[in-house]
Amino acid sequence: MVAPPDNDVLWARALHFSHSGSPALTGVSLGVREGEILAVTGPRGAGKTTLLQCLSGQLLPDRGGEVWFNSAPVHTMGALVRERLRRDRFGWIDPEPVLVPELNVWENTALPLMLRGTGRRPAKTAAHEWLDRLDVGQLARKRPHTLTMAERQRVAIARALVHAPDVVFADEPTATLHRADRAHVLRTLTAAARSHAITVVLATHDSEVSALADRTVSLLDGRRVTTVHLPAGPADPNDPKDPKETEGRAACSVSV
Ligand SMILES: Nc1ncnc2c1ncn2[C@@H]1O[C@H](COP(=O)(O)OP(=O)(O)OP(=O)(O)O)[C@@H](O)[C@H]1O
Repeated sequence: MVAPPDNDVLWARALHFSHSGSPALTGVSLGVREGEILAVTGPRGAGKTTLLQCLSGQLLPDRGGEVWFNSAPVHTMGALVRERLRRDRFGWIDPEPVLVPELNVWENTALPLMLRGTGRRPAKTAAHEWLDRLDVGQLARKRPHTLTMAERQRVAIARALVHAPDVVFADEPTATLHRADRAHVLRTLTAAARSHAITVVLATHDSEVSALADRTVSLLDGRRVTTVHLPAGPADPNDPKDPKETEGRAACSVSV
Protein backbone atom coordinates (compact mmCIF):
# COMPACT_ATOMS: atom_id res chain seq x y z
CA MET A 1 0.00 0.00 0.00
CA VAL A 2 1.48 3.36 -1.05
CA ALA A 3 0.35 6.51 0.82
CA PRO A 4 -1.18 9.28 -1.33
CA PRO A 5 0.42 12.64 -2.18
CA ASP A 6 0.33 15.11 0.75
CA ASN A 7 -1.69 17.80 -1.00
CA ASP A 8 -4.59 15.46 -1.84
CA VAL A 9 -7.30 15.44 0.81
CA LEU A 10 -8.81 12.39 -0.91
CA TRP A 11 -7.04 9.93 -3.12
CA ALA A 12 -8.43 6.83 -4.76
CA ARG A 13 -6.73 4.08 -6.72
CA ALA A 14 -8.27 1.44 -8.99
CA LEU A 15 -11.82 1.64 -7.65
CA HIS A 16 -14.08 -1.16 -8.76
CA PHE A 17 -17.60 -1.62 -7.47
CA SER A 18 -20.50 -3.82 -8.58
CA HIS A 19 -24.07 -3.50 -7.37
CA SER A 20 -25.40 -7.08 -7.09
CA GLY A 21 -23.02 -8.25 -9.80
CA SER A 22 -23.62 -5.32 -12.15
CA PRO A 23 -20.46 -3.19 -12.51
CA ALA A 24 -20.81 0.51 -11.60
CA LEU A 25 -17.10 1.44 -11.32
CA THR A 26 -14.35 -0.30 -13.26
CA GLY A 27 -10.92 0.97 -12.25
CA VAL A 28 -11.34 4.65 -11.37
CA SER A 29 -8.35 6.49 -9.84
CA LEU A 30 -8.32 10.14 -8.82
CA GLY A 31 -7.00 12.68 -6.35
CA VAL A 32 -8.96 15.56 -4.80
CA ARG A 33 -6.91 18.55 -3.68
CA GLU A 34 -7.55 20.32 -0.44
CA GLY A 35 -10.06 23.17 -0.82
CA GLU A 36 -10.91 22.48 -4.45
CA ILE A 37 -14.36 22.12 -5.96
CA LEU A 38 -14.23 19.01 -8.11
CA ALA A 39 -17.12 18.22 -10.46
CA VAL A 40 -17.74 14.58 -11.34
CA THR A 41 -19.73 14.55 -14.56
CA GLY A 42 -21.25 11.89 -16.76
CA PRO A 43 -24.61 10.71 -18.06
CA ARG A 44 -27.12 8.73 -16.02
CA GLY A 45 -25.70 5.46 -14.77
CA ALA A 46 -22.07 6.53 -15.37
CA GLY A 47 -21.13 5.71 -11.78
CA LYS A 48 -21.06 9.21 -10.21
CA THR A 49 -23.09 8.34 -7.11
CA THR A 50 -21.19 5.07 -6.62
CA LEU A 51 -17.89 6.98 -6.84
CA LEU A 52 -19.02 9.50 -4.20
CA GLN A 53 -20.21 6.64 -2.00
CA CYS A 54 -16.81 4.91 -2.27
CA LEU A 55 -14.86 8.15 -1.65
CA SER A 56 -16.96 8.93 1.43
CA GLY A 57 -16.61 5.43 2.92
CA GLN A 58 -20.28 4.46 2.51
CA LEU A 59 -19.25 1.65 0.17
CA LEU A 60 -16.03 -0.36 0.28
CA PRO A 61 -14.41 -0.83 -3.13
CA ASP A 62 -14.09 -4.36 -4.55
CA ARG A 63 -10.93 -6.01 -5.81
CA GLY A 64 -8.32 -4.21 -3.70
CA GLY A 65 -9.24 -0.63 -4.61
CA GLU A 66 -7.98 2.04 -2.21
CA VAL A 67 -9.44 5.26 -0.79
CA TRP A 68 -7.30 7.51 1.37
CA PHE A 69 -8.47 10.51 3.36
CA ASN A 70 -5.67 12.75 4.64
CA SER A 71 -3.22 9.85 4.48
CA ALA A 72 -5.57 7.47 6.38
CA PRO A 73 -6.70 4.34 4.50
CA VAL A 74 -10.52 4.44 4.46
CA HIS A 75 -10.72 1.09 2.64
CA THR A 76 -9.25 -0.79 5.62
CA MET A 77 -11.35 0.97 8.30
CA GLY A 78 -14.12 -0.93 10.07
CA ALA A 79 -17.76 0.13 9.67
CA LEU A 80 -17.87 2.09 12.95
CA VAL A 81 -14.71 4.07 12.22
CA ARG A 82 -16.01 4.92 8.75
CA GLU A 83 -19.32 6.00 10.28
CA ARG A 84 -17.51 8.32 12.68
CA LEU A 85 -15.38 9.67 9.84
CA ARG A 86 -18.51 10.50 7.84
CA ARG A 87 -20.22 12.06 10.85
CA ASP A 88 -17.28 14.22 11.92
CA ARG A 89 -15.27 15.03 8.79
CA PHE A 90 -17.67 14.76 5.84
CA GLY A 91 -20.93 16.36 4.79
CA TRP A 92 -23.39 14.84 2.32
CA ILE A 93 -26.04 16.51 0.15
CA ASP A 94 -28.60 14.30 -1.62
CA PRO A 95 -30.41 15.17 -4.88
CA GLU A 96 -33.63 15.56 -2.87
CA PRO A 97 -33.32 17.16 0.53
CA VAL A 98 -34.03 14.58 3.23
CA LEU A 99 -35.00 16.40 6.45
CA VAL A 100 -36.47 14.98 9.65
CA PRO A 101 -40.16 16.00 9.56
CA GLU A 102 -40.55 16.10 13.36
CA LEU A 103 -37.70 18.61 13.80
CA ASN A 104 -37.82 22.28 12.86
CA VAL A 105 -35.35 23.86 10.46
CA TRP A 106 -32.66 24.86 12.96
CA GLU A 107 -32.85 21.49 14.72
CA ASN A 108 -32.43 19.72 11.38
CA THR A 109 -29.45 21.93 10.60
CA ALA A 110 -27.84 21.37 14.00
CA LEU A 111 -28.13 17.55 13.82
CA PRO A 112 -24.49 16.81 12.81
CA LEU A 113 -23.26 18.89 15.76
CA MET A 114 -25.67 17.37 18.27
CA LEU A 115 -24.82 13.85 17.07
CA ARG A 116 -21.22 14.43 17.99
CA GLY A 117 -22.08 15.83 21.41
CA THR A 118 -22.11 19.60 20.91
CA GLY A 119 -24.45 21.29 23.43
CA ARG A 120 -27.87 22.51 22.29
CA ARG A 121 -27.05 26.21 22.68
CA PRO A 122 -23.79 26.31 20.63
CA ALA A 123 -25.34 23.94 18.09
CA LYS A 124 -28.31 26.28 17.73
CA THR A 125 -26.03 29.31 17.30
CA ALA A 126 -23.99 27.56 14.58
CA ALA A 127 -27.17 26.38 12.83
CA HIS A 128 -28.56 29.93 12.80
CA GLU A 129 -25.30 31.30 11.37
CA TRP A 130 -25.34 28.83 8.48
CA LEU A 131 -29.06 29.30 7.82
CA ASP A 132 -28.46 33.08 7.62
CA ARG A 133 -25.56 32.54 5.21
CA LEU A 134 -27.83 30.46 3.00
CA ASP A 135 -30.62 33.08 3.14
CA VAL A 136 -33.08 30.89 5.06
CA GLY A 137 -32.46 32.19 8.58
CA GLN A 138 -36.04 33.48 8.81
CA LEU A 139 -37.32 29.89 8.46
CA ALA A 140 -35.43 28.55 11.49
CA ARG A 141 -38.57 27.66 13.49
CA LYS A 142 -40.60 26.20 10.61
CA ARG A 143 -41.18 22.53 9.94
CA PRO A 144 -39.78 21.04 6.69
CA HIS A 145 -43.23 20.35 5.17
CA THR A 146 -44.02 24.09 5.08
CA LEU A 147 -40.92 24.88 2.95
CA THR A 148 -40.45 24.92 -0.82
CA MET A 149 -38.07 22.40 -2.38
CA ALA A 150 -35.42 25.11 -2.89
CA GLU A 151 -35.71 26.21 0.75
CA ARG A 152 -35.42 22.62 1.92
CA GLN A 153 -32.32 22.10 -0.21
CA ARG A 154 -30.73 25.20 1.35
CA VAL A 155 -31.43 23.75 4.78
CA ALA A 156 -29.84 20.45 3.70
CA ILE A 157 -26.78 22.39 2.49
CA ALA A 158 -26.57 24.30 5.79
CA ARG A 159 -26.74 20.94 7.61
CA ALA A 160 -23.92 19.55 5.43
CA LEU A 161 -21.69 22.54 6.28
CA VAL A 162 -22.61 23.26 9.92
CA HIS A 163 -19.89 21.11 11.50
CA ALA A 164 -17.17 22.60 9.24
CA PRO A 165 -16.42 19.29 7.49
CA ASP A 166 -13.22 18.74 5.53
CA VAL A 167 -15.14 17.47 2.50
CA VAL A 168 -18.73 17.89 1.32
CA PHE A 169 -20.07 15.34 -1.16
CA ALA A 170 -22.93 16.78 -3.19
CA ASP A 171 -24.83 14.29 -5.35
CA GLU A 172 -26.77 16.25 -7.99
CA PRO A 173 -27.66 18.86 -5.34
CA THR A 174 -29.76 20.95 -7.72
CA ALA A 175 -31.45 18.16 -9.67
CA THR A 176 -34.92 18.87 -8.27
CA LEU A 177 -34.76 22.68 -8.49
CA HIS A 178 -35.96 25.19 -11.09
CA ARG A 179 -33.31 26.85 -13.22
CA ALA A 180 -33.17 30.14 -11.26
CA ASP A 181 -33.07 28.36 -7.90
CA ARG A 182 -30.43 25.99 -9.25
CA ALA A 183 -27.92 28.72 -10.06
CA HIS A 184 -28.52 30.57 -6.80
CA VAL A 185 -28.31 27.51 -4.56
CA LEU A 186 -25.18 26.34 -6.29
CA ARG A 187 -23.42 29.69 -6.11
CA THR A 188 -24.25 29.84 -2.41
CA LEU A 189 -22.86 26.36 -1.81
CA THR A 190 -19.63 26.98 -3.71
CA ALA A 191 -19.09 30.45 -2.16
CA ALA A 192 -19.68 29.07 1.36
CA ALA A 193 -17.32 26.16 0.74
CA ARG A 194 -14.60 28.42 -0.69
CA SER A 195 -14.81 30.92 2.16
CA HIS A 196 -14.36 28.09 4.68
CA ALA A 197 -11.77 26.13 2.65
CA ILE A 198 -14.12 23.14 2.48
CA THR A 199 -13.40 20.69 -0.33
CA VAL A 200 -16.45 19.83 -2.47
CA VAL A 201 -16.93 16.75 -4.65
CA LEU A 202 -19.95 17.50 -6.80
CA ALA A 203 -21.68 14.89 -8.97
CA THR A 204 -23.64 16.40 -11.83
CA HIS A 205 -24.66 15.93 -15.44
CA ASP A 206 -25.33 19.64 -15.81
CA SER A 207 -22.55 21.51 -17.64
CA GLU A 208 -23.62 24.81 -16.01
CA VAL A 209 -23.03 23.23 -12.63
CA SER A 210 -19.61 21.89 -13.54
CA ALA A 211 -18.62 25.35 -14.84
CA LEU A 212 -18.50 26.54 -11.22
CA ALA A 213 -15.93 23.88 -10.33
CA ASP A 214 -12.15 24.21 -10.31
CA ARG A 215 -11.72 20.91 -12.13
CA THR A 216 -13.87 18.26 -13.76
CA VAL A 217 -13.52 14.50 -13.87
CA SER A 218 -15.78 12.72 -16.36
CA LEU A 219 -17.15 9.21 -16.07
CA LEU A 220 -18.76 6.97 -18.65
CA ASP A 221 -19.81 3.39 -17.93
CA GLY A 222 -17.85 3.37 -14.69
CA ARG A 223 -14.57 4.60 -16.20
CA ARG A 224 -12.80 7.96 -16.35
CA VAL A 225 -12.94 9.50 -19.80
CA THR A 226 -11.90 12.65 -21.61
CA THR A 227 -15.07 14.36 -22.79
CA VAL A 228 -15.40 15.33 -26.42
CA HIS A 229 -18.25 17.80 -26.96
CA LEU A 230 -20.20 17.03 -30.09
CA PRO A 231 -22.30 19.64 -31.88
CA ALA A 232 -25.68 19.93 -30.21
CA GLY A 233 -28.72 18.76 -32.13
CA PRO A 234 -31.49 16.29 -31.62
CA ALA A 235 -31.42 12.90 -33.29
CA ASP A 236 -35.17 12.58 -32.86
CA PRO A 237 -36.78 15.27 -35.06
CA ASN A 238 -40.09 14.77 -33.26
CA ASP A 239 -38.65 15.58 -29.89
CA PRO A 240 -36.06 18.35 -30.14
CA LYS A 241 -35.87 18.77 -26.40
CA ASP A 242 -35.56 15.13 -25.48
CA PRO A 243 -33.33 15.38 -22.40
CA LYS A 244 -32.14 11.81 -22.76
CA GLU A 245 -30.89 12.57 -26.24
CA THR A 246 -29.06 15.75 -25.15
CA GLU A 247 -27.50 13.82 -22.32
CA GLY A 248 -26.49 10.99 -24.61
CA ARG A 249 -24.71 13.43 -26.95
CA ALA A 250 -22.93 15.24 -24.16
CA ALA A 251 -21.73 11.86 -22.99
CA CYS A 252 -19.98 10.86 -26.21
CA SER A 253 -16.48 10.53 -24.93
CA VAL A 254 -13.16 8.92 -25.62
CA SER A 255 -11.84 6.58 -22.99
CA VAL A 256 -8.34 7.40 -21.72
N1 LIG B 1 -28.41 0.00 -5.46
C1 LIG B 1 -28.18 -0.42 -6.70
N2 LIG B 1 -28.52 -1.66 -7.10
C2 LIG B 1 -28.26 -2.11 -8.35
N3 LIG B 1 -27.65 -1.35 -9.31
C3 LIG B 1 -27.32 -0.11 -8.97
C4 LIG B 1 -27.55 0.44 -7.66
N4 LIG B 1 -27.08 1.71 -7.63
C5 LIG B 1 -26.58 1.96 -8.86
N5 LIG B 1 -26.72 0.88 -9.66
C6 LIG B 1 -26.28 0.77 -11.06
O1 LIG B 1 -24.90 1.11 -11.09
C7 LIG B 1 -24.61 1.93 -12.22
C8 LIG B 1 -24.04 3.26 -11.75
O2 LIG B 1 -25.04 3.95 -11.01
P1 LIG B 1 -24.79 5.35 -10.30
O3 LIG B 1 -26.03 5.70 -9.57
O4 LIG B 1 -23.52 5.28 -9.55
O5 LIG B 1 -24.59 6.29 -11.57
P2 LIG B 1 -24.85 7.86 -11.69
O6 LIG B 1 -23.86 8.35 -12.67
O7 LIG B 1 -24.84 8.48 -10.34
O8 LIG B 1 -26.30 7.91 -12.31
P3 LIG B 1 -27.47 9.00 -12.04
O9 LIG B 1 -27.05 10.26 -12.71
O10 LIG B 1 -28.67 8.38 -12.67
O11 LIG B 1 -27.62 9.12 -10.54
C9 LIG B 1 -25.91 2.08 -12.98
O12 LIG B 1 -25.92 1.09 -13.99
C10 LIG B 1 -26.97 1.79 -11.95
O13 LIG B 1 -28.12 1.24 -12.54
